Amino acid sequence: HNVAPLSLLLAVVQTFLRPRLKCIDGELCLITGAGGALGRLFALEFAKEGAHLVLWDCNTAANEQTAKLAREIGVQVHTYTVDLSKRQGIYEAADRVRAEVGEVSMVVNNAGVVAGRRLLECPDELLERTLLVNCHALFWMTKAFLPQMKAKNHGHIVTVASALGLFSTACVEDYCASKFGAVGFHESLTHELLAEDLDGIKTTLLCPYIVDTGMFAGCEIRKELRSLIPPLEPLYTVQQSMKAILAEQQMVCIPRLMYIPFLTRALLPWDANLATYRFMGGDKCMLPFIKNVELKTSNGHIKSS
Ligand SMILES: NC(=O)C1=CN([C@@H]2O[C@H](COP(=O)(O)OP(=O)(O)OC[C@H]3O[C@@H](n4cnc5c(N)ncnc54)[C@H](OP(=O)(O)O)[C@@H]3O)[C@@H](O)[C@H]2O)C=CC1
Ligand SMILES: CC1=C(/C=C/C(C)=C/C=C/C(C)=C/C=O)C(C)(C)CCC1
Repeated sequence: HNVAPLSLLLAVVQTFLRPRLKCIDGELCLITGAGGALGRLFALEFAKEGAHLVLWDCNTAANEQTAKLAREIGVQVHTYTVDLSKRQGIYEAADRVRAEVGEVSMVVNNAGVVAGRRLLECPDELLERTLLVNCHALFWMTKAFLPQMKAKNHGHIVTVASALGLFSTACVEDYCASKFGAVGFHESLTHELLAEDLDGIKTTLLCPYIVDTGMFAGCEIRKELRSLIPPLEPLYTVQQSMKAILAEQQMVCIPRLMYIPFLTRALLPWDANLATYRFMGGDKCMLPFIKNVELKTSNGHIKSS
């Protein structure tokens, strides 16, 4: 206990120093949702760093496209079609990876979904799916891959959560519940590893604001403030995330401005936060997104318009 003030001082000083980035050349890195926008960019950034890849997605064609692009960079890539909402599917795919490829030393839990409907109008299965993919899958992925990491005291588990895992807004109950869950999972796991002195296994939590990938198409804050906090470019988001991962940073908000609503949520009274949300258009930001989803889907079919 007598080293606590020293550790505190060291942690503060380290925050302001340029961090040393680790080398991941030759590591075997598994990325979920690798056919999606951020997943593909993660795959390419990891490939540029020399990591061999195991790519998981439920969308086989998109996943293969990512694999093709990564192979052009010159690394080994293995693809698996996995539905992350199915626990048994995750365990079976993990067994196949171990048998066919080898031991995974980095896992990037990136796949994510959102229902995009008002709670009372949303089919129960769609709400459940958000929790299964964004939150429950973290348990099964960790149970599948952490034992090998523990045996060597070497590995890295990355959780792609969201700013909406740190503070919330209206009309995305499923998503916020799942991402708050992801944040809690990540933190507790991190504490567990450190309590067991497994300091060779790193964890990184990524909390981005809106990223321009289409997942939240239409989501917007008050017009006058949009240039102050614009949606993030996908590539910028992944590059900032890579910096945090390679620096073995415990968590990062992207952009850094997102630390402010995270802190004020805890520090200010509810009414003060509510007034700020309303002033910034944070309270109604999801309505155009939900309208978009409504226009695109009618009884599960894509409307031609
Ligand atoms: N876009 C944003 O504004 C933000 C996104 N994030 C998070 O970043 C991550 C990536 O998002 P983004 O790239 O924008 O989203 P995308 O929809 O582009 O990518 C998600 C990928 O995950 C796949 N996927 C969905 N469900 C499953 C499943 N059950 N099993 C396996 N794969 C599945 C999707 O396949 P398919 O396309 O077939 O559904 C898709 O390829 C998510 O976790 C998201 O929550 C965080 C902050 C902001
Ligand atoms: C609520 C809120 C805001 C808006 C946040 C938004 C719109 C976040 C969207 C995040 C997404 C789409 C994440 C996906 O994972 C502001 C304006 C920052 C001010 C503080 C309160």
